[in-house]
Amino acid sequence: MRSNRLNVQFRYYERNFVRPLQTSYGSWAKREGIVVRLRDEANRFGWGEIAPLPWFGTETLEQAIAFLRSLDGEISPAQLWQIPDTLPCCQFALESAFKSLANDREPTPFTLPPDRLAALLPAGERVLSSWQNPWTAGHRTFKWKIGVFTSELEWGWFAQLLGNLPPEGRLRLDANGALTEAACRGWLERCDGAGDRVEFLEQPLAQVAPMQAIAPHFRTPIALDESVTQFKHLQAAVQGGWRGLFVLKPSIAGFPSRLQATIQTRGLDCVFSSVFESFVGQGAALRLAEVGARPGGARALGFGVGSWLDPLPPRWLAGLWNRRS
Ligand SMILES: O=C(O)CCC(=O)c1ccccc1C(=O)O
Ligand SMILES: [Mg+2]
Repeated sequence: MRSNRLNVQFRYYERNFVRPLQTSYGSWAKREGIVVRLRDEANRFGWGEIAPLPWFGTETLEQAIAFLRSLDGEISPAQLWQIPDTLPCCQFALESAFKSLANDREPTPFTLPPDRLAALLPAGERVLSSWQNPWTAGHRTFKWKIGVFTSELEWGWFAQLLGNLPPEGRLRLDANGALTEAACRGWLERCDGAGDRVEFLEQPLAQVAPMQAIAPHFRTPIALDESVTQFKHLQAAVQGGWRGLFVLKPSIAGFPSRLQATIQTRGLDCVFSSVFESFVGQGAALRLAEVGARPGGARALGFGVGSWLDPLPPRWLAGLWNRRS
């Protein structure tokens, strides 16, 4: 190996959803991703994960694989920092792997205390019978996908849900950009009417400008998600004076160091969130959440998605390396 070069290996994986995730984009049945392993000249290893979300504007799995193949088994640190913004998941995976060389320890599965995690609930009426198990497990923040059925139907279920959920339970509503402006106002009126039970309404509309116009008229904050997935869009929203929340999904947000710098210099009010990555990517995402947490109380983490995917077998990571790919 030439000086300062890192050996790069990668493995494809796939994982089925226990039940497909329904959002306003449609139905999602299988998470596919890639685990990357770097080895430096001191024979230390570092791991990272590429978990693309092309419908959020990231590279596709195929584009990530094409990039990794183009490296031909080696990358230098200088080359790593030159990964283009069109490959945000590759930026995230390779910087995480590079930083984790210092630990030289294979990532292992971990669990977080339920009271720190927002539990993801299914869309539609099923929400009414789906919050009880996570509640019993200790979750107090719940995220419900809306904009999947008509507003009238969803408003009915929302009222029932508020009636059933004990008062300490708080809700996040995620429309994935699917609402009309009228429906967005309708939701915000109902959220405001629910006192402090709705933490925020997430990405109700596709565009930032109308959300920015509507937000000041309501007490319930709006959180941007799709609108700030790409780093340049996050910068644009911050510079445009967005005063609400930011849902950040580190796995698809590019270089973690760059994201961290923006969070800290701008003092952003962030909610860190999953893209159904494995514990490899999740560990790196949570390291960012730790340093990105604002003094005086971080919001619940949007990583309460564990029960949505088939469990990983024991020694899953080692097993990936035992097979050829
Ligand atoms: O943010 C969370 O709490 C759970 C994660 C989540 O909802 C999500 C997961 C994958 C892709 C998109 C989204 C989303 O927030 O829209
Ligand atoms: Mg969202």
